[in-house]
Amino acid sequence: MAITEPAAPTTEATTLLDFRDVQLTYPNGTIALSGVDLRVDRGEFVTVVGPSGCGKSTLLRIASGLEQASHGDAAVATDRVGYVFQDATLLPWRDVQTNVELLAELQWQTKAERRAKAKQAIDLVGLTGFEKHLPRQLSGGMRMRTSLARSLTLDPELFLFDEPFGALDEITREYLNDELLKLFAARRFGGLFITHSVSEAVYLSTKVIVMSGRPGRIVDAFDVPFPMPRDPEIRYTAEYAALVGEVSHALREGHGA
Ligand SMILES: Nc1ncnc2c1ncn2[C@@H]1O[C@H](COP(=O)(O)OP(=O)(O)OP(=O)(O)O)[C@@H](O)[C@H]1O
Repeated sequence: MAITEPAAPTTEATTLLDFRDVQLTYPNGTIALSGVDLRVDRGEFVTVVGPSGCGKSTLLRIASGLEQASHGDAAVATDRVGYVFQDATLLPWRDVQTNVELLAELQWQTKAERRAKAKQAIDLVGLTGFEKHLPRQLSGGMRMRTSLARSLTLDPELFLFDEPFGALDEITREYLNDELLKLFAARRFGGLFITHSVSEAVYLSTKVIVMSGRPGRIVDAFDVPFPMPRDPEIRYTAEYAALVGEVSHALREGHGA
């Protein structure tokens, strides 16, 4: 008699990433991270801020499997991991449609399957009508949306963002922050986001983590109390400004730690 396992229930509380006492020492002896405890559940959007070189990208590299922790336990409970970098990393000779299909193609998804996924992702990021445009015909914000759409075709449960909007102007960045929050509301992935902007961190996140200078340690964590979906007007409130101030203060304190 065949025994079929019931499908694991997917609840909001599913832990997607669980780092315990993680340390990473690069082969040249640089200790990039030390004693990092970090957890991301489904439906959580966790942002990490910290001084330059404190190991933020290293955290994401471990989460995506590009690096292995030298010490501690770095558990990732899904193989559907999306990764968006600061650079959109599009192939210049491919148009929006075929750039978005690339990851699905590398996963050997059928043509019909990847077409359908790409169409849905392009629609979600608001690029319908631009499918035949080449990267050089797009603005920086549109290139980044193409990159986002490409990761969305993998249906990520855990979405890693390495300063994706750092190179964009303020208005485009704010616009894409709102687009990303819409995606988060639609897909309810677990997000781990790196940024140098404290106000972006507070606006996007359910939790903000502050890291010290190298070797990176977590020195503070702030729950963001503002409800999702987030009202863009929140940016102009005293409560928002106060939390941005608190996080900035912790960042300055941690800098010297
Ligand atoms: N492959 C590597 N070999 C040796 N050292 C490395 C390697 N990659 C990164 N480092 C060092 O590890 C430290 C952490 O790097 P990482 O890129 O994770 O920092 P970061 O916080 O993301 O920096 P930034 O904010 O400037 O992007 C830095 O001092 C960096 O020089």
